Amino acid sequence: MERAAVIVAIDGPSGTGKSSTSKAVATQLGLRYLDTGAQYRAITWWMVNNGIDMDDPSAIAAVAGKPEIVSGTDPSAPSITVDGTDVAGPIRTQEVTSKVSAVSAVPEVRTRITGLQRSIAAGAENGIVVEGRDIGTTVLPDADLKIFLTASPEARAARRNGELKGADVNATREALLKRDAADSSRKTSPLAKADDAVEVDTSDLTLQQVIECVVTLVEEKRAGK
Ligand SMILES: Nc1ncnc2c1ncn2[C@@H]1O[C@H](COP(=O)(O)OP(=O)(O)OP(=O)(O)O)[C@@H](O)[C@H]1O
Ligand SMILES: Nc1ccn([C@@H]2O[C@H](COP(=O)(O)O)[C@@H](O)[C@H]2O)c(=O)n1
Repeated sequence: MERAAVIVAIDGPSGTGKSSTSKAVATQLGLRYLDTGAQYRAITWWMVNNGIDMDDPSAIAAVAGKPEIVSGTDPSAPSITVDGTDVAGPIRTQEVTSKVSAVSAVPEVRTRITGLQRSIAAGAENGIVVEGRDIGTTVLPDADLKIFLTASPEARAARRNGELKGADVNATREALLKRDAADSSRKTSPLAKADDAVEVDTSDLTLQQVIECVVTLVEEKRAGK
């Protein structure tokens, strides 16, 4: 028997495990996967490359419709291109990370990227796991299941430092908190938990435990529990 498509929204602050969890859950359940942070990073990368003034929201808004951003949704090989260029590596630089909150706060940017996200989700025949900051509240308010991942700043900084060899854990913690504060305080669709989202504190859970928890929640939802 064919299963109905399921839409899963996973939101939360930086370093709570959204990407790792979403990819694994999508792979395990045969769903597509969309990293919406990568899309905001991609448009930021384009703005940096084209010399747009990041302190001028009207300059950002004026060119928000220009770059063509394409996201590949295979959870075992997610991809992202801008005007045909593979930017999976360049969007993870410190420069892009430090500027992405300013770009993603511009309403014209959000309208453009939200439109892309909705059309990708609508085209996912078997369903999709979409992760970001405003998926449950704004992008896909009718998602079948909404999860909001949290973790202490200390746990998140330690995890990120595991990736950034030799980085100072306090500096990493401060940078995470600064980005969360910017993302939570912007006017247009800030980082927020949807009222009907299930909150999962991952501070003391292994990644495997978080994955199992989310897979169980999806299976329960599919079984109509
Ligand atoms: N429960 C966990 N326990 C230990 N490490 C974890 C856990 N969840 C994720 N990690 C690790 O933490 C790091 C950050 O995870 P991930 O990139 O999935 O977070 P994120 O919420 O998507 O972050 P961002 O929003 O900044 O993209 C990765 O190295 C990942 O392997
Ligand atoms: N739904 C989303 C997703 C992301 N953002 C912005 O992008 C930044 C990068 O996200 P990562 O998940 O790759 O760390 C994030 O800090 C937000 O500024 C967003 O606004 N909405």
